[in-house]
Amino acid sequence: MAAGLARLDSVESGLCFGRLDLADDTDTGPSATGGPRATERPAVTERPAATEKPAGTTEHGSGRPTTGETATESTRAGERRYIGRLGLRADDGEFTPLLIDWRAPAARPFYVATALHPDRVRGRRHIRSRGRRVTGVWDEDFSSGASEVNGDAALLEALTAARTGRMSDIVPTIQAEQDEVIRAHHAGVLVVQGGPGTGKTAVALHRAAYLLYTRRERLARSAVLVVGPNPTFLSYIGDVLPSLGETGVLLATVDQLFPGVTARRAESPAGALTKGRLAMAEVLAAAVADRGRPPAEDHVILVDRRPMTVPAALCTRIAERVRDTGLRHNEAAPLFRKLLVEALAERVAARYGRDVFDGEPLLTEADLDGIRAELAEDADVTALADALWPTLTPTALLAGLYASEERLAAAAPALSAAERATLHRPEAPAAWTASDVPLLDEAAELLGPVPPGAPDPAEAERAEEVRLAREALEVAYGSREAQSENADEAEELAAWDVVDAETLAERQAEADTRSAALRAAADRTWAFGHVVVDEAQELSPMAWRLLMRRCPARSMTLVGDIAQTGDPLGAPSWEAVLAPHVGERWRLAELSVNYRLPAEIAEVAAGVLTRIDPARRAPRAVRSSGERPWWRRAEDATPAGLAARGAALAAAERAALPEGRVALLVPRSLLPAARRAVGALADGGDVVVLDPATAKGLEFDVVLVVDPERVVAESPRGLNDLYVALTRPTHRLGLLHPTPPGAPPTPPAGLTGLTEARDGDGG
Ligand SMILES: Nc1ncnc2c1ncn2[C@@H]1O[C@H](COP(=O)(O)OP(=O)(O)OP(=O)(O)O)[C@@H](O)[C@H]1O
Repeated sequence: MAAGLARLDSVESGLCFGRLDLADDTDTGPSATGGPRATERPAVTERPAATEKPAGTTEHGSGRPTTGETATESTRAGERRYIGRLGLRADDGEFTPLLIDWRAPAARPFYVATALHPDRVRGRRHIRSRGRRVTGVWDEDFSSGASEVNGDAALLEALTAARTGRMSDIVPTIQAEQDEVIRAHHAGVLVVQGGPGTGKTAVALHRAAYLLYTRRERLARSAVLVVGPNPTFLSYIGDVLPSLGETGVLLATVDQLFPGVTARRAESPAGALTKGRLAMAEVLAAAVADRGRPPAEDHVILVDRRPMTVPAALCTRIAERVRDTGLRHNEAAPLFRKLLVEALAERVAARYGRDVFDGEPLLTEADLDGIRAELAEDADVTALADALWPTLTPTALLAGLYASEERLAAAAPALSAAERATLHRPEAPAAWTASDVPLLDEAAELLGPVPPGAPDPAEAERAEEVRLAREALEVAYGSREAQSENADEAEELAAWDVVDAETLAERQAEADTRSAALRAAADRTWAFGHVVVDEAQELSPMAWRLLMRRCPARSMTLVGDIAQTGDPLGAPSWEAVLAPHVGERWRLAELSVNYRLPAEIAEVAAGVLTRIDPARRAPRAVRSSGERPWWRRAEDATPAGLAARGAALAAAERAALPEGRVALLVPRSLLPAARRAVGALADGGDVVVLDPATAKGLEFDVVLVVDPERVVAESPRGLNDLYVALTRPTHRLGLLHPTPPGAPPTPPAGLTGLTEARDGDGG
């Protein structure tokens, strides 16, 4: 239903965007055999629709385009194909193709034909439409030379259009190197490395749409997962796949991938650093093993109303036998209970003693069976078995570990005391952080599911969660800053965590009529048919372990840029990230053209890239704006002073650009001041204020970076953060640089290619 609606909606956004004129197979003319000299510029003619005519498209299912042409009509010169967002056939009895889906092999020449390799293409037409009206037409005549870049004018128009804050699809202007990645046959892990603005995100999403088209049946059942770095980014890219008619995709951040848990608590940088390390896998394995190690004390229970001592050594022996089976902790719980019951039954039998004449036990095997059955039902015995080998949920395990210094010391001897301190939370957590989620997932894997018939720890935990949520509310009240940046939020969150668990339980009990993507969202053990990871360079080793579990078939597209890695635990190289999971069985594709930045801004960014890694080559920009990026002095270097100045400049840019988006990117420490300053502007509502790390993956028409030197100084990978900040604008870049009064006009350290703007200048 949703998929059908999305397909119909796509009719309104450029349904038909291209036409191909193909030579006959037998044609041996110049365009079929290799065409003109590659150095010749294309014969691109732009025909903005001064007299707009209805698009050469059709209402869905109504039959023919209004031009009366069909998608593959034969012309005198050869064949003519119309390319669009989806495939349409006429209801003429012969299902004549009207429009060819951009993903079909027959559409491919539209994206890859060049002057050197025109294949059979004689001419290519780019059609722009709004609603059902044609608003622009560009023709490329391959018989007189073709462009290096597909559809120069159409592309340029797309690249220079004002940004809306939502990414749009690029299906009318996909470039050849991008098309190659989108249609790559590789079934395993494909890494797409490329500098900022090379279209990695766009390519990854179009690849997802392509795979859904070519492997529709399998992927409709197993669903596709697209992982992004944060909710802002997910909402930025959220329109792209629906605009391509695809809805069977789950968009999520890593911390949304553990059903029933919502990461709402802020994590300290030190905590994130400890929790993301691979060492945590061992810590958790040790923590699980620790819960299968009975305490060194005897227990006394009542059997037949008589006390019976259960020695610690007996419990330890049973636990060792259970561990030796290699079963996962929860799966082993029934065995522990069975062996305990057997051992206790022998002790009961011993009470009756042996026959004084022949020394044989007084009880028969049948008597013993009866005793075992009774003991298995006995509340004391059950409670003892549960206490010695408790079935555990991942949240219970992690909460128990964090809460106890002794348990942390036992499970994490390799961590330093300071690292263990970042894990320790004396109060049981009522809200989890993003870094906890991969640990919960690891714990779930180690513990295994709770076996049927075992006491449901979730029941007990739910009651416990309610209690903890109440406690957390009280704690939140007492120590507001300790909880999160927003204490009010923390209060609600504790309550919401409880609601989430209940909602999830209800949802799982429902008859399952949901789409695969929705069912996948509620199932930790779901195996996705394909996983796309954007900004993949940022993920910690523990996050990678979670993602790899979601895709046992390792059919993945990972896109990112090592030079933009900002997270201290992020990827130093793709080899380092992938070796533990797929060895050398992955492929690298590189994108080399920068579609976002004008050449003038790209030059400034390239200078920073050289400082990050002299061996890296910046992607080549395809256009120039004729405008130099600028810097301005800020004489008041206090946070409030810088923020106010930045906000005022942003407001001026905003006024000069009624359509389009302006962003103020500030060092993290200046975020509160900058938000206040922009909030105080009369019309500052749509100026976006972000720190560089959160701006990763986004883009704006105008970007103002406040205090670039502080951006660099504030984090271990500060240069990478600055590189990210400088590579967000599509049109203009300005920098605000604290400079004492009277100081010489020196631009921010290490930056070249900037011009100084002074008050009164336009810039
Ligand atoms: N072939 C194309 N046609 C039109 N626009 C394109 C094309 N390729 C990329 N773009 C545009 O260029 C911009 C940058 O693309 P995208 O965000 O995918 O780059 P990226 O490589 O993911 O960048 P970053 O590393 O900064 O996240 C987007 O606005 C995108 O729509």
